[in-house]
Amino acid sequence: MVKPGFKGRSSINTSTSSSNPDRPKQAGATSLRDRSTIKRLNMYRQKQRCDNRGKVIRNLSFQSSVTPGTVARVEPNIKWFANTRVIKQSSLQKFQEEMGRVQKDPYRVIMKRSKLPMSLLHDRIKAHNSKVHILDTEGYQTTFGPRAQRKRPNLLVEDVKDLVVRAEASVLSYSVDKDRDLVTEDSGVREEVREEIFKKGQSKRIWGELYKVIDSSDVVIQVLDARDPMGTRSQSIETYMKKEKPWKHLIFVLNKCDLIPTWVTKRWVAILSAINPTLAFHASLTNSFGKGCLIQLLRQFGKLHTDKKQISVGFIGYPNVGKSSVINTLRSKKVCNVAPIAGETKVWQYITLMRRIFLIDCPGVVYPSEDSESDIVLKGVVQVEKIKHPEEHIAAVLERAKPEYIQKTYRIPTWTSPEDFLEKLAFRTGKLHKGGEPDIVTVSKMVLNDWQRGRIPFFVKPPGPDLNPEGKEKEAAAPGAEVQVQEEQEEEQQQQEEEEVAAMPAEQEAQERCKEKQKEQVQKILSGVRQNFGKISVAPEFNDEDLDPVEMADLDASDFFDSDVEEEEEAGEEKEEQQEEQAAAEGKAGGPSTKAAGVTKGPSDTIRQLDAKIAKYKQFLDRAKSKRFSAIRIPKGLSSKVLADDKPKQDEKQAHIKAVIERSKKRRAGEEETPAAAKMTSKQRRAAERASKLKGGARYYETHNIKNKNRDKKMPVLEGKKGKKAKR
Ligand SMILES: Nc1nc2c(ncn2[C@@H]2O[C@H](COP(=O)(O)OP(=O)(O)OP(=O)(O)O)[C@@H](O)[C@H]2O)c(=O)[nH]1
Repeated sequence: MVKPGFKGRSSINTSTSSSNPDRPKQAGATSLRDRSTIKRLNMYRQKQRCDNRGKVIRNLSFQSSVTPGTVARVEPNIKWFANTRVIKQSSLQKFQEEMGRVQKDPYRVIMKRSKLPMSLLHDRIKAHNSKVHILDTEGYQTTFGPRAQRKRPNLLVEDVKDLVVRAEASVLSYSVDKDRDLVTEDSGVREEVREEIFKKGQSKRIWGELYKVIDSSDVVIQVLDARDPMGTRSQSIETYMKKEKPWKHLIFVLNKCDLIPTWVTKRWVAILSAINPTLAFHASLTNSFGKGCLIQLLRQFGKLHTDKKQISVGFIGYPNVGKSSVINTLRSKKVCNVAPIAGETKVWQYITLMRRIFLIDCPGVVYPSEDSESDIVLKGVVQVEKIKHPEEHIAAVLERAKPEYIQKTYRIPTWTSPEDFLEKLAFRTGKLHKGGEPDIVTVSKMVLNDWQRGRIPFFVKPPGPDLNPEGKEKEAAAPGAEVQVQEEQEEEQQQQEEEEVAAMPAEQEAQERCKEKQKEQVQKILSGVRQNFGKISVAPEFNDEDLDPVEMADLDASDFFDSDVEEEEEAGEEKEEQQEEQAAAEGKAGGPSTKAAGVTKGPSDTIRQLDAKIAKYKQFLDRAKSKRFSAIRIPKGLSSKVLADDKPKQDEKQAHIKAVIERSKKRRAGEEETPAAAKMTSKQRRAAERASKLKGGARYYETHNIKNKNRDKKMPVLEGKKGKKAKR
């Protein structure tokens, strides 16, 4: 019930505020805000109300009240098609009928055909079985005659006979394994789906990054792992670059050379150089190899591109091969993140090497191959921590690494199976579960980590001189015949090239010539780059068999001592080291000429001995350098040599120190007073000084001010110092 006397709430706001649409109009006021303006202004002014957690507690007016995540539909509106004409079905029909009539009438012509929506007249969908009346529209000559313009289907065969021959040939070459459409009976056994981690480095994103890097680089460096260069090489990318980007230079960098014997490095470099320019490299901030050569090469490539302000050098390759480490080595500081786990580099990264050379780091890419899961793990593509069953890959490790290296690394003399090996290793290292059970998983991870970090000596043997890189044997032929065949082939090739050049139009010919010129320039650059493989400090201790290139008859011992290229950064100290090494080699060989001695005394012996020695000395010196020993303890054998070498230097130093001391004594003696002055008392000396100064005019402060006492005292010292400086 409404109370008597209640008149109800008035809906009219009586306020005179300008935001009140119902305010009373004042006399003479013409341009007052109307209701809609006030509404709009109020809308601008409003603020969203949130609680202290940021949750909206009061929506704004006009704000959607639908909870976030709800799929909302926008109502379709004919206005969306505002710039197109929409006509009704009946109007369309009428248009079609009328236009059809006009078209058929020979006395009438349709104007502005291109502006009319003619498709509206012909869009009737024809039935599939309707006959094609080719001859109704086209003449016989243009349809089937010799001048036929009709497109013919491309048939691979000319007649039925040909078809039969082809069918028989394809039956003979049929392989069940390659038949993807073969329907087989379901035996209930299926291959397990590969875990996601084994697909690392194959994602679309990573491939996108790779193509970005290739596109933005003038020089592409494919970094290979020296332990397995062919396993970490991508021929598909090489062919892509050759076909699609022939103007870009592709170089191989054989990284981690410190993990393999020097002769293996040399052989791989020789093999790969036949395909693309190849450099051996050891990425390290303190003890690198190949840095000078690579920088020199890049500089010269930079000079080739004089038309550009700068060149970009992209580093591509398998994960964990050391792309980022190579960049860090070139920059001599940590500019890229490096980790012993694959996939550390996530996106491409630009680094300035020098004013004109930029480097681009690329994430590791895994190329399509038929590698097994163990292959993938052992190539370092997968992070060991993420492998569910690491023990499954230990058999592959034991298969690949030589037993003696495993024995040496883990101090386990024998084992009967991978499981036995893991158990023994767990007991030896104390990796046990609560009840004393061996912790196989932890031990397996340890072994895999050691493998990935190169702690177990291993390398893929390079093919011998009679094998090509793919491992196929060359056909046996008499050496003379081989040379002849080669000459004939060269002649043929030359002839072919000449013929091709003759057939080419002038513009193309010029392009070809330009290409050839560039090729020659690159060859010239490369011919100037030679590496001194003897300087690689090989870390693992290989056995005699691996250090000895028995089957490598083509290996020339002299190559180990070539030092045509000066490694820029390593110039000073390393030059001396090199001289020492050479001197040692000479001493060993017992002759003045290293090359001659190496060859006469059996190159393999000399190389092996030198390799071992160089590695040992370098390791020792590196360790000393990195630990910053104040005093280096030198082994007995080395001490006499080092001291003997250092003696002249030390003598020189001592002589220099003596000379300095004597000089300073003399100077002091000169500064000392003359014998007459020495006899004077200090008072007399001061008076004499004052008198000498007064000659240049009297200075009040020098004679009267008490402070001058000190000044006078200091003066001779200062003068002495000035005198010293002047003398210098
Ligand atoms: N012994 C040795 N180890 C190297 C060398 N170069 C790189 N490494 C090591 O190899 C591991 C991988 O190096 P990274 O530079 O991160 O390799 P990456 O190719 O950039 O790897 P992603 O980021 O996965 O593409 C690191 O532990 C490096 O210390 C080398 O020349 N010798």
